[in-house]
Amino acid sequence: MKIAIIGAGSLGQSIAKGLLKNEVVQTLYLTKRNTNTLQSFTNFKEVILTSNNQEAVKNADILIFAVQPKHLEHILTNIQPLLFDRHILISVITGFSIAKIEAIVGPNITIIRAMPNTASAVGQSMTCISANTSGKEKVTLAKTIFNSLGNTLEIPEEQLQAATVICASGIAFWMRLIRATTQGAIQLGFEAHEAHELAMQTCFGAASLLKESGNHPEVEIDRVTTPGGCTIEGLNEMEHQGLSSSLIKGIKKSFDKINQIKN
Ligand SMILES: NC(=O)C1=CN([C@@H]2O[C@H](COP(=O)(O)OP(=O)(O)OC[C@H]3O[C@@H](n4cnc5c(N)ncnc54)[C@H](OP(=O)(O)O)[C@@H]3O)[C@@H](O)[C@H]2O)C=CC1
Ligand SMILES: O=C(O)[C@@H]1CCC=N1
Repeated sequence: MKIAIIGAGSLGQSIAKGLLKNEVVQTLYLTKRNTNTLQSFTNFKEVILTSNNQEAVKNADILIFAVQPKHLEHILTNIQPLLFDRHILISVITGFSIAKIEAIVGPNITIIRAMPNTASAVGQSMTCISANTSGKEKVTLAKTIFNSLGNTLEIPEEQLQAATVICASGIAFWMRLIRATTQGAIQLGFEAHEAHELAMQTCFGAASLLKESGNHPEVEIDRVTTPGGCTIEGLNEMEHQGLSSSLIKGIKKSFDKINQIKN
């Protein structure tokens, strides 16, 4: 596969790391205006760094756009004359609809919107995918790419905003929960590095239990809460303080914000 990541910033670099780790890519163009920040990628023989988006488009078949929304229109207009049937456009950009991309590049180009997260770098992304009419048959290829970076789910485009909150912003939400647990552990007497390890591995264990068993979280909670014990004492206090409620409210706020961005 010849892939170009147009706008190799935070998310673009995470995707690049995952692709390189899995050796799924033959040629990988990484573009940004200042390529100095991409020097760590020069060790990979597959990688070509450039500030020239047109060069990347000419030499790649799969184009992953990972710039900020405000930059996309200009970039698409600039590369539009170089687009052909062989190209597959994948946008990971928030709030830039397939219709808007089609209006710039035309309806005959395959356009896929994907919403991965930064765990792409370690092959653990949850990526939601939607395609335009021309893209329906190529969606399998997009899934193959993103399955190499974690799991995928094809969803209607209308649900992509919600998926962004749960899966992309979700990485930050889970990080904060892990950090709060770490702070609690330090208060209980652990060294910071020990507290971090305890919080992280316990979080990983909880997610792994659900993945492997297919159980509802409450089934696993029932297994831990000894009657009259310390777990239910702590859990009930967390709920009195609004743990579930504050998470749900935060998710809703994030969703309201993303919907203010014009699609
Ligand atoms: N970060 C995340 O976890 C997620 C982000 N997203 C979406 O992905 C997109 C990118 O986000 P993120 O990676 O955080 O943003 P960043 O700002 O980190 O990355 C965007 C990159 O685009 C580059 N860029 C700007 N203009 C051009 C240009 N003309 N040609 C080539 N490259 C250019 C910038 O580098 P330079 O200035 O050197 O050109 C920058 O590094 C956003 O739309 C965001 O909503 C979606 C899901 C998760
Ligand atoms: O915070 C944001 O707006 C972007 C979209 C999801 C992750 N980063």
